[in-house]
Amino acid sequence: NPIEKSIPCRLPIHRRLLTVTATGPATHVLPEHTPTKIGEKNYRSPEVLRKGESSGGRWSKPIVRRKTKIVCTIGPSTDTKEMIWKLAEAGMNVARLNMSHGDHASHQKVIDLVKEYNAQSKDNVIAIMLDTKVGGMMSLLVKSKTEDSVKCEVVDGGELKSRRHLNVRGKSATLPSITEKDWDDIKFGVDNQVDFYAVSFVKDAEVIHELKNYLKSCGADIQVIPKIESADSIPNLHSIITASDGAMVARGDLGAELPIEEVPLLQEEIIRTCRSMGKAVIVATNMLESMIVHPTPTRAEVSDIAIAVREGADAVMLSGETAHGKFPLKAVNVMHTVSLRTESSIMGSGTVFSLNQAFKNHVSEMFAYHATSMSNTLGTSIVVFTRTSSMAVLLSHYRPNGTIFAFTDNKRVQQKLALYQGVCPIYMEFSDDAEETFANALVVLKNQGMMKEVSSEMFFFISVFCHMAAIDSHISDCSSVS
Ligand SMILES: Nc1ncnc2c1ncn2[C@@H]1O[C@H](COP(=O)(O)OP(=O)(O)OP(=O)(O)O)[C@@H](O)[C@H]1O
Ligand SMILES: CC(=O)C(=O)O
Repeated sequence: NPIEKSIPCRLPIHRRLLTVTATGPATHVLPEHTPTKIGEKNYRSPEVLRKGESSGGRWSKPIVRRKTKIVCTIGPSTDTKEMIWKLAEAGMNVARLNMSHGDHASHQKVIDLVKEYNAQSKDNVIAIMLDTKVGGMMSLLVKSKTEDSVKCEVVDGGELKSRRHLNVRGKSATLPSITEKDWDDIKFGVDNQVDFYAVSFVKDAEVIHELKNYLKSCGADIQVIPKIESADSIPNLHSIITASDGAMVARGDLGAELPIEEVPLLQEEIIRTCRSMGKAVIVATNMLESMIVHPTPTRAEVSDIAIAVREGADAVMLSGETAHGKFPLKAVNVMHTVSLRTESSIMGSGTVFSLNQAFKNHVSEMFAYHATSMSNTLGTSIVVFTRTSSMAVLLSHYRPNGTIFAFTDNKRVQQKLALYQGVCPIYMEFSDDAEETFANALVVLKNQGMMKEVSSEMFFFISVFCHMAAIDSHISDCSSVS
């Protein structure tokens, strides 16, 4: 990206990407007496877990932040200022707008509220995801057919609303991936500078290229996340994910198009594929379905979240639970605590996850790999300075044990990073003087309670601050060339 410029470098080489001892809550903790809506009693989000010193951790006694991010679908239960604020404080990282419901005016209101929240929040940011989607869930058995109609018997009934689509088991729905209505919604997303598109019924990489070309032609910086939900997408998984910025395991439609027993296996495969390619991956649908009407989850739902976290998803998603459920805040709270607890059981090993050729730029890979390895050994967090997000994303995919504090001078980058596992994105103006930028970052970490104290002993300047910014740009250059 020619606009990128590196931060002038006045720091010695060993002092530029650093790890710090982190403290503070993983997400924002609800105030004790938050008034409630729709049947929810007052409650507090739990304190984050305290973790003991890690193996080599004479440097730290970190309080662990939740790494797995939470996507919340916004609907009638949550589309007010009060609820957006509370969701954000309870742990929502990404607000999802399902374009098959509501209209542009109602989605505009939510977008404006999220932006208002972001503008006033000092230490939290919510990304916006726009989902181009049509949906429904009943089973019908075809009894007879004519040229233009079929007679069906209802096997599993339900409420059939208008504008529902049809899945034929074993076959992909013959819907175009991007419909006329979707183009309308996509333009709406461009106008509103949303962060992510979740694209429904992607069958091959062609549609991703089409959308990316369109976004490029409008100069829009929006990441494209295909929803893997159609039978036809499975043979093309690799090329679809290669062309995209990530993927969503859209288990609702996936389980309608393919035998339901395939869903967990596909979930594992999609997560593995995304992770090996350094792309974001979201696990979606039915995660806390019973909490649409009940205040507590089933044990199976808790296990489902734990499995997604263990498999290494960047994010887990709530749909009806937050869109039209009775207990949206409790659902977020359950996701938060289950993720946090599960993460605490898988952290601690010094082993660094390895990317398979995901990034061809070996120098950046090595920085990220070794920064991760060192921070794991020392039990510290990592601070990275990024203008494009790429180095923070790369670090995220190595899954360091500590938090990745990603400082950026670009609000869009900050919002985008909200989706990535383990990344705590922080907006800060960068000074021309790297030393000053560096010092300012430490002040921010300290003032926001993310770091206990600043002492030279507690810091490990593992890698290269200014070079990170330069490499960051270099990766963007490379990817736009390739
Ligand atoms: N913006 C909205 N306005 C009104 N209702 C909404 C909105 N968003 C979601 N809902 C309600 O919440 C439910 C769950 O949301 P979700 O996003 O999972 O949609 P869905 O239609 O059930 O499934 P799919 O994800 O397959 O589109 C919807 O069926 C709808 O009843
Ligand atoms: C999320 C979604 O669209 C699905 O699970 O089908």
